[in-house]
Amino acid sequence: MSENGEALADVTNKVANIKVNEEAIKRVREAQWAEPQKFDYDAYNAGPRDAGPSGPAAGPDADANAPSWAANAIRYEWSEEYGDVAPRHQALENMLFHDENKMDMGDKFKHITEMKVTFESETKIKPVTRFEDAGLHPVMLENIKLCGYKVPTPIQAYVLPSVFKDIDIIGIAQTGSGKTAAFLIPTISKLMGKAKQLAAPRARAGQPYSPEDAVRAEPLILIVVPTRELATQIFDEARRLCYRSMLRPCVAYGGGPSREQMDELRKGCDVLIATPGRLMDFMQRGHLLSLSRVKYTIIDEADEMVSPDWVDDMKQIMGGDSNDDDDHVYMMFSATFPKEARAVAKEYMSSQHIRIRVGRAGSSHINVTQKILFVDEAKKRDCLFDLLLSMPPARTIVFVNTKKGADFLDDFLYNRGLPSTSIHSDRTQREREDALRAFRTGKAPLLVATGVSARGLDIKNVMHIINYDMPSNDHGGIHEYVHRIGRTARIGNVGMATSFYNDRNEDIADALVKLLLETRQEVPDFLEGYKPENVEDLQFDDDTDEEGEGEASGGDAWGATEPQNNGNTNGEAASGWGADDAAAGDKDAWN
Ligand SMILES: Nc1ncnc2c1ncn2[C@@H]1O[C@H](COP(=O)(O)OP(=O)(O)OP(=O)(O)O)[C@@H](O)[C@H]1O
Repeated sequence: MSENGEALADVTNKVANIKVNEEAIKRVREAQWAEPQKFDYDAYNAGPRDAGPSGPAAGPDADANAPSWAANAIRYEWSEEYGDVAPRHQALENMLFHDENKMDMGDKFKHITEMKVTFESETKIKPVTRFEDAGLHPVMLENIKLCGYKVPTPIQAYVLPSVFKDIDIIGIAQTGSGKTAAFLIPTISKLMGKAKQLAAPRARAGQPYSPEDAVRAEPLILIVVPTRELATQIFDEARRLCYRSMLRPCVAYGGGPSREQMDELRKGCDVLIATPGRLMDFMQRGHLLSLSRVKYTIIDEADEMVSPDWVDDMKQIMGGDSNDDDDHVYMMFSATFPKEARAVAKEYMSSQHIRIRVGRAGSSHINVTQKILFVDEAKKRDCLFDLLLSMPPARTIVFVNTKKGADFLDDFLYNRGLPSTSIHSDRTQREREDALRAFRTGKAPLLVATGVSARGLDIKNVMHIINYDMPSNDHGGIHEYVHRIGRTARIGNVGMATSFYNDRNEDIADALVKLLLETRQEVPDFLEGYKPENVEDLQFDDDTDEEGEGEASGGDAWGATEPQNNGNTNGEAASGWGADDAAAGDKDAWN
């Protein structure tokens, strides 16, 4: 590579036109970063997968075993010949559960379990401290074991029993605290025993599929998320949790070819994970998809989904239904839920809905060490390079605010010999899926990303998040910051977030300083002036349930009832989520 610097520059996306820097490359090799892999966008987009759906992935991480598109990934296919207990499938089990890139619970898991939980409901709910006590289907219990989940996280402890009450739920818990499994485990488990009665008939289930067998997709569970990557990630978790059941998960998202996603739907679909655009498109084709059987509609990243950007889509997806009918349960989840978003969310939920909050809505996790550096705009590039070389190579996401900025920075890092790749919404879906796969497998351990990747992504061993550009208040502000840094330190692991700050970022300074104080992080000198006078009495926009003017004050502004506060205050020993009669000894399981 170093013999021919210009040739190397040719295989990048050519936006930056940055010359290869031999001196920098030498430093990078000395710092033991892996070699970058060539990424020829033109050849890549005409890769072997054009041969058809079964062609292998192209690109730097070409892997003959990878599915051509995430939507085609193999899943358990139930057969009519199976009795009540479907057999295991060892090869599939290895693929689903023994993936070396699957996240493991970290040493600091107990920090997750120590969070204060606020639970508000008219119905009394006893949180579960063990999956075994949650009334789950035996196959689901086995799947949970295969996933390696030993004890429920706080959000799971409350959502599991709540789902069994068939009441709408709003669940708020920090990034990386297991919200996905919190809604998938109980809904799938509940339907496992009833799938035969409830699911749409399927032609010749378990036999090789032929077009004459096509059925209309009539899912029982619908999960709506804002980004394609999140949709495919939740689909992967659904493939694990539906293992050995009749329930067949499918995913529908923009960018990937519709035909292949439609073919999967035609084989039968009981759990559908979708992004709004593709979902609306499929909903309009009545012969392809009907939502008439849906029992659970789940909106993930709900504060984003109820934002004005999605209002029309959401109205159609939620059917304008105020959910008076007991049969259909709505749930919304997020790590952040600003007041305005909660007011909109409430309109979609029944007035009795359950509200579960783990910690403060919109807070970040103390497992992330946050550092803020003052860096002039013009010096950011070099500062980033020095920062990357100042510590051992580690899987890192660098967030920028624009697509052009992402292309530019990716070129810059690549031409300095760093193994980078990038992702943003102007990339083809093929590029997006393969960039993420390259990052996930460690072949390109540096990912430059725009906000499209801020939410939900769950990737093992992401040790460092760098906010090269701070999110401005016009683009999500402090909430986006929280989601971005939440790509590290997930499920009890630790991680680091470094943010470049300068005078252009003053709009976020107030909220940033409060967050740093709340999470016991160092406030740098240049932000001292933003410290509130009374640090003990920090007030956040979204840590109260008061909805403002016109609401009864002093009560529970979400609904009409007194909140049941089952909270464990941060730092106190976990005591079965505050339930008086929690089984003795369970708290050991948390630590
Ligand atoms: N009970 C559990 N024990 C151990 N690991 C778990 C448990 N529940 C979930 N996980 C794992 O924790 C990781 C984070 O979960 P998940 O992606 O659902 O987080 P999240 O709360 O939705 O985060 P975000 O707000 O960023 O979307 C996943 O890898 C998941 O497999």
